[in-house]
Amino acid sequence: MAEASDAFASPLRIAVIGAGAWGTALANAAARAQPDVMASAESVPLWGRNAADMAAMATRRVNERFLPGVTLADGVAPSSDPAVMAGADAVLLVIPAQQIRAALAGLKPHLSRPGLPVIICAKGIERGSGLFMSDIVRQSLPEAVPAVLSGPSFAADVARGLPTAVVLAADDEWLAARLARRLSGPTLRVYHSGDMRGVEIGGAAKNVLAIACGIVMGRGLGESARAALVARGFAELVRFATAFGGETATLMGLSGLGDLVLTCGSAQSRNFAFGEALGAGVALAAAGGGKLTEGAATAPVLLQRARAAGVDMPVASAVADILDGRLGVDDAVDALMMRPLRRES
Ligand SMILES: NC(=O)C1=CN([C@@H]2O[C@H](COP(=O)(O)OP(=O)(O)OC[C@H]3O[C@@H](n4cnc5c(N)ncnc54)[C@H](O)[C@@H]3O)[C@@H](O)[C@H]2O)C=CC1
Ligand SMILES: O=C(CO)COP(=O)(O)O
Repeated sequence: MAEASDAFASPLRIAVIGAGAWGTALANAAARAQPDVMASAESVPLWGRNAADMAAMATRRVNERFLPGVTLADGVAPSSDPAVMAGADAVLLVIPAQQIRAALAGLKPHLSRPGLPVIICAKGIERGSGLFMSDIVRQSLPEAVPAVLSGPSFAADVARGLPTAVVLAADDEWLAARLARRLSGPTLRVYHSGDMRGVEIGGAAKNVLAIACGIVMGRGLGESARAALVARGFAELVRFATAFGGETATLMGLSGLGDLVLTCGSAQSRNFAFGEALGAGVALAAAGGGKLTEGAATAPVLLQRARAAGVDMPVASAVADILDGRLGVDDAVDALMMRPLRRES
């Protein structure tokens, strides 16, 4: 399809659901994206479930709990009243993957509008059901239109206005382009895609592989081992995604390879940091440091879906085994190294 053009530059009112680090960063980005829209007094509602936190955020103009040190952009309107979603033309859904179903059940009365784009920004697969996030949105809000935003993007970077590129996918690529254009700004470049499955799997699976890289680095196994894991991890991510309808080209882009490079290479990633602590011998219960580690929740269900589809995922499998206590780190590494030699694919 044609590239996004000014033909659909009409303002879209965006609301953000979830006032953690990423929701706050994206609210900032949405408020900075279009000075003309913001000048016409359109605010970006940022909804969070904790009334006291949201009131403090509205007064102090900072999210002390999840994104300290970053001032909220003018136009971001923190609130704990879900009624603020009423005027939105599209919503960004930015709560942890395992919480999405429960959250949507509560918010449904405020989101039941035919054709409302619900842009999923969480990265994970639901435990229990094994469903991808777009499937949960389809089940929970049958009238809505799911879309997915993913790619290499630390909340702190985006919130500070450091240059970042992500991708936004929807089944209707014209809609994806329109939403991408609305969210793009001087420091956030949003590409668009019609491959929603590929984009959502890229974000979900890379978190598991980031844990693997963290484990290797925490164990002191070296940069060569990390590079091998990134490359072989990417191979299994592509195998998995294509088995579920994703396109290889998508995974070679921002959501997939791009996000792997970011989160496998930086302790700023909570998943990487969690793995690094595990590799260094910190107990499972303490390794996450109380932070959200989506990959830990996704690993077993990623494996479950891979096995059911006949997809070989040795790296993700090693992570799931370590998290489950079935294998120690050294045994898992030995098992990976002792796999039968074969042609690279
Ligand atoms: N932080 C980052 O750099 C990025 C995060 N993401 C993804 O965004 C999602 C959210 O991550 P963060 O914002 O970083 O997490 P966070 O831990 O900073 O914040 C999570 C937020 O979700 C809220 N929440 C949890 N359960 C809820 C529920 N049932 N109903 C309503 N609100 C609920 C919490 O109160 C909190 O405000 C994750 O899937 C993550 O993988 C994606 C890209 C970048
Ligand atoms: O998804 C992210 C960056 O793209 C954030 O990664 P973590 O959740 O591991 O911090």
